[in-house]
Amino acid sequence: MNDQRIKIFDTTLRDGEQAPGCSMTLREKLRLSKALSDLRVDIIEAGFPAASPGDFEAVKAIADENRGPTICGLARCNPEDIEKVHAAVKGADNHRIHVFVATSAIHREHKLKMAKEEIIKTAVGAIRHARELCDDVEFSPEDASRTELAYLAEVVSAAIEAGATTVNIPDTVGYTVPAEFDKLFRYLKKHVARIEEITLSVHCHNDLGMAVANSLAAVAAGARQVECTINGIGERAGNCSLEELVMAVRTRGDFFDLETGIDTTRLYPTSRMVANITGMQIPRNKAIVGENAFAHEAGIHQHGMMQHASTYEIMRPEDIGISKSNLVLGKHSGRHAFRERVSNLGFMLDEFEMNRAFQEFKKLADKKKDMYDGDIEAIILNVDSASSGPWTLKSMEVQSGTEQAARASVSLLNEESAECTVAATAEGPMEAAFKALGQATGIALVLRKFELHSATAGDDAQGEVTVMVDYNGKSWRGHGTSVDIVEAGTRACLEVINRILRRRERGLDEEAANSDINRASI
Ligand SMILES: CC(=O)SCCNC(=O)CCNC(=O)[C@H](O)C(C)(C)COP(=O)(O)OP(=O)(O)OC[C@H]1O[C@@H](n2cnc3c(N)ncnc32)[C@H](O)[C@@H]1OP(=O)(O)O
Ligand SMILES: CC(C)C(=O)C(=O)O
Repeated sequence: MNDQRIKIFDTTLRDGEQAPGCSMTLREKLRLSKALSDLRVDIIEAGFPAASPGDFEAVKAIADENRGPTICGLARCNPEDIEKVHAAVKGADNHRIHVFVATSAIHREHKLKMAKEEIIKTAVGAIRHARELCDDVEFSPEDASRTELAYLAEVVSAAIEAGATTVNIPDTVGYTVPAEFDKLFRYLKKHVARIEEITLSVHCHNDLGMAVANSLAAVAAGARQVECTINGIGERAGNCSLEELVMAVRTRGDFFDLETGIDTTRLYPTSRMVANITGMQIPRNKAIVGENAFAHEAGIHQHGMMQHASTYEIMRPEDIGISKSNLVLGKHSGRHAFRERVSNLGFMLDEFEMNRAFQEFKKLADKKKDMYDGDIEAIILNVDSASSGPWTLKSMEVQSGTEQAARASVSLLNEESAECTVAATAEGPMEAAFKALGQATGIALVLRKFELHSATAGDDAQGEVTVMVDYNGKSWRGHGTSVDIVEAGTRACLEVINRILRRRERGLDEEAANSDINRASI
């Protein structure tokens, strides 16, 4: 491997899983290990086999099934842990035993109650034992960044002498800062004999929000393996985020002059998979994979983006596996983006109409956090999307209970004020109301998603329902508000039905309206 190549050691399945709430089942770990292979990480730390029979089985299953990256397991410096790792990982074509022991004064005195010499003896014994079982052995002096430098160099020298092939320097509690970590790595490179014969690695935690910055400092100072996790999950504030580290090295190739073997187009799907499996949601503003990472609402930015994406984006979304940038229309948007959206929705407005629509849009955007294409369409059609249209809900009645099918009766008024009442039954009240709407209007929507938010507080809180529905193979989104959630859902569906019928009246194709769900995409 050339000296410009950084190995990516993914520990989502070990350190990531150690985060409270992130435990994964065997099946989930296997699924994720396949995604990590597709991402082309170099090493997968699959778990801590001594932790539980389940973790042993998971590491073993990953090792037995995976034929790509090196599969690694973590062990304390004792024969039982080391032998368990070996038994679990040996089925993989390439496997590694990772042993660790803490070296800082705090850990020596308060946790392990061991003297400096005893720690070195323990580490050397464990590395030798692991080397008898496996050619690829990694050693980590836990809490290295809070360890006395001269002693750390002594430990690392002893580890190399004992046969470690990778020495990893952890900032276990996220305490270091980039300039200090740079010095630490340069010190080790200068004072440890034969250090150039092993792979020098870094493992950072994010307690002060510097895990990626500290890892990059280590890389610039000579580390050639980075330990990281997808979405930065891990103990406490997490680990160095894989996607951030990889994209920093790639985007700032001019500075680092280094490369990884990662297929960056797999970053976004893998990130989504980890969020889905662990339930740890990705913050909207998270670098690289957050919902806002390639979204722009401010008019000046949108105008720049429309001329050339490089004005406000330093990476291409497709390089991360995100289909395209998102120009989100909101109260900060300007005329350029609004005009483009109007035209994408299939409308041709003259200058006067455009100005009027833009003013209406700004007024509505002041009141509404999320502006959907349906809102813009409603402005242009001069329609109050919440209440008017060919059909208006006059009244509705719902009966439901645990022992009987639900029944909904819906009374609608058309534009001539003629009334149409239809009743339907179904398993649940919402479904019954949708059925009745379909029969009354001739538009049978298929419900895909039903989201309920409380719009106000108190006993009489208004429920705001957003529905995602399919009609004729297209997806639509509608909103409705009421103190009664079934009524709010019915209003949300009726809003969509009215929009479909309005478009039909105007001879507009239903294709264009489909962009409704791709909120503000260009
Ligand atoms: C910084 C890191 O991420 S380190 C890795 C953290 N990961 C884990 O802890 C994995 C999950 N852990 C577990 O399931 C359990 O802690 C086990 C199975 C590993 C051990 O469980 P137990 O035997 O019940 O011990 P417990 O966790 O209570 O205490 C840790 C013991 O390991 C010892 N120990 C800690 N680190 C090491 C080490 N690197 N080498 C040898 N012994 C160690 C401690 O001194 C303590 O020993 P003692 O039982 O003789 O007092
Ligand atoms: C075991 C080591 C690598 C670790 O997880 C840490 O120190 O944070």
